[in-house]
Amino acid sequence: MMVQSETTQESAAAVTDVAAVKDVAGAVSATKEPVCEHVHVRVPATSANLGSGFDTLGLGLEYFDDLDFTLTGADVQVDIEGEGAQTLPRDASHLVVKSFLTACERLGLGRPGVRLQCVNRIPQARGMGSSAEAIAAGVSAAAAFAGKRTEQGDLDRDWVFAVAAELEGHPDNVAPAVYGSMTASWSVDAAGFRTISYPVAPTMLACVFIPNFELSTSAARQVLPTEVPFSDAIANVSHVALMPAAMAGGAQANKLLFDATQDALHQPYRLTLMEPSAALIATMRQVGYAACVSGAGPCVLVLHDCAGSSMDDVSQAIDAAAREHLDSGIWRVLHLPINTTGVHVD
Ligand SMILES: Nc1ncnc2c1ncn2[C@@H]1O[C@H](COP(=O)(O)OP(=O)(O)O)[C@@H](O)[C@H]1O
Ligand SMILES: N[C@@H](CCOP(=O)(O)O)C(=O)O
Repeated sequence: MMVQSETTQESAAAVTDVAAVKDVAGAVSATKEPVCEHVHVRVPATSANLGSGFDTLGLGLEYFDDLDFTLTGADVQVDIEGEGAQTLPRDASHLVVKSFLTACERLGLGRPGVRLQCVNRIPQARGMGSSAEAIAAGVSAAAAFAGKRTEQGDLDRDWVFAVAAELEGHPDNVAPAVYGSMTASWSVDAAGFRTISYPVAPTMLACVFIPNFELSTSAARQVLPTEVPFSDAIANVSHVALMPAAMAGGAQANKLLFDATQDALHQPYRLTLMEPSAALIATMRQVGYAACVSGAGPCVLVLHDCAGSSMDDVSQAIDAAAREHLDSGIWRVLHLPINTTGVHVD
């Protein structure tokens, strides 16, 4: 286990740098030349909370958006294929572009013209971390253009995490999008977020059930209470403490996953907004599967350690348990291994 980020000092210093390069008209001038003209970014989908780890735990999934950034010298141009092609804006209000330009300013690259080509696979407003993915993509691309690398020559993930988590506002999806694996994120004070990675058994399977309706994260946060019963807080602390052992695999893994995915802090309030998700979770838990809301919902996540069986056989068994829900036409399901590498830039 390794604490991966306490990068808030640098991010605060970078904000000051941006102020220093603003000219009298308010435009941001470049103080640095990009080190290349084209960057390709691949970012994983993520599932946050994992039941009891509200606003804390996140998991990288082997399911990706691909984005190509080309510096043009002109303004902003956006091409979109796949998810959001009919709905997302094509200008600087596009979340990837907005995050990219903010990060460019902080890195002294000014406000470059860019052509962005997106192949979007991650469903949006469903609880698979699409907004964190979009922000992580923009910030990672800016870091690559600025040559912001570690001493070993890798993408400076700690910087990307600090800026992307600040822009997103909560770190639990951003951390696995940037680092992969299962992450636990927290903030010590108002200065920023930190995160830590836990090992995940290679036999771990994440089944994500995706409904045909959306729920924005902000709408799902509005129904949360401002206070919770002390007993609910204790229940979550004891359940979330099991998660690292559960995700590491072993003879007890599936039993532990079942208890670790039990939540009292957010799901009971949110499930009123997503009745098909509540019904699916109840069905799966009745037969012993570790089912919970993925992120803020409405996707449902089922975690299972497949040690001793094949992932295909377990996937079929999980689909069979959910058959009545799948036959309703509301759901489709992805059977995904865990992503352990996070964002990739080339
Ligand atoms: N790939 C993307 N490109 C641009 N904007 C995106 C992308 N993915 C998500 N967004 C923006 O984020 C919103 C969804 O964010 P949110 O409600 O947090 O859902 P999610 O659970 O998918 O993260 C979308 O409606 C869109 O405005
Ligand atoms: N902790 C957040 C996670 C939101 O994840 P998303 O994938 O739905 O954006 C929350 O539960 O609000």
